[in-house]
Amino acid sequence: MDIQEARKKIDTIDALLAENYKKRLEIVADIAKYKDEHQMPLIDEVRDTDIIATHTNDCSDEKLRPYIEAYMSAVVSMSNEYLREHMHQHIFLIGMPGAGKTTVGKALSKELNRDFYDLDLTIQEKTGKSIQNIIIYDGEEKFRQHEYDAIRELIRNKPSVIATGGGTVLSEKTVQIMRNNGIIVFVNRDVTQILDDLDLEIRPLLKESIEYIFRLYEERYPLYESVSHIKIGNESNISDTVQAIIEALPNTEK
Ligand SMILES: Nc1ncnc2c1ncn2[C@@H]1O[C@H](COP(=O)(O)OP(=O)(O)O)[C@@H](O)[C@H]1O
Ligand SMILES: O=C(O)C1=C[C@@H](OP(=O)(O)O)[C@@H](O)[C@H](O)C1
Ligand SMILES: [Mg+2]
Repeated sequence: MDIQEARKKIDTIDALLAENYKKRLEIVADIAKYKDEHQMPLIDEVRDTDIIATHTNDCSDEKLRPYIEAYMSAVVSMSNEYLREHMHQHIFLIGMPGAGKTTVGKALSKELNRDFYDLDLTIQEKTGKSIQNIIIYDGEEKFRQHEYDAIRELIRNKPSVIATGGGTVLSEKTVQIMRNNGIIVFVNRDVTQILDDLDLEIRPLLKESIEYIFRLYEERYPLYESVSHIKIGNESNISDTVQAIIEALPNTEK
């Protein structure tokens, strides 16, 4: 085999791959616009799975099939990142109880001229029960299901700002639906600052002890970090935090 010849062939193929991928991304940007206009979800998992499976199954060489599958998965996943940057999508705020999700979310929605929804309030209005009572009498699992159901309904609205509850990300399917329909912003605030500002009486999960909130922070921090697209510190005033989020958002009405 002549290595120079082989490399020339590889270069020609790579040029075609790059050229075609560029074309693919240009179409993705058009799709982003269409999906925005028609309020369609950011990611369609069924379609993605189908694209990957079609090309994997088309490969007649069994040994190469896993490589085709991995290659197509990477193409789809990178294209979805590009799609995310081109769409105006829902903004989900996550983070510890008391981190400022509701307060920051309200201010952010005003700044972006969007509707604002607080997940806890939405659930209270829908069920006619307080969050405290749902957790105490129906159990946390039921409450997590309420969170999932409420998000499924809220995402049908035009792109909004949604402040979730501190534990919303504990449910994998809820994380998935948020990631498929928007951008997740982790609002991070120091526990000592949280404790300074919080009325513990109205936060059922925090009432037990101060140590509990520190433990909760340790436990949940890695989860907040791993599921979010953007992490913002809410350490000074609310308007600085709002500006920091707007700066960090891709393709927003900056
Ligand atoms: N940057 C900030 N500066 C001062 N107070 C803040 C700040 N962020 C949040 N707070 C206060 O902390 C408390 C908890 O905020 P909240 O928005 O209800 O948190 P969450 O919705 O994350 O539980 C509120 O009293 C709020 O006014
Ligand atoms: O951390 C949690 O598991 C919870 C946080 C609360 O929301 P905030 O984060 O707005 O306090 C509320 O959803 C419920 O009490 C459960
Ligand atoms: Mg809140």
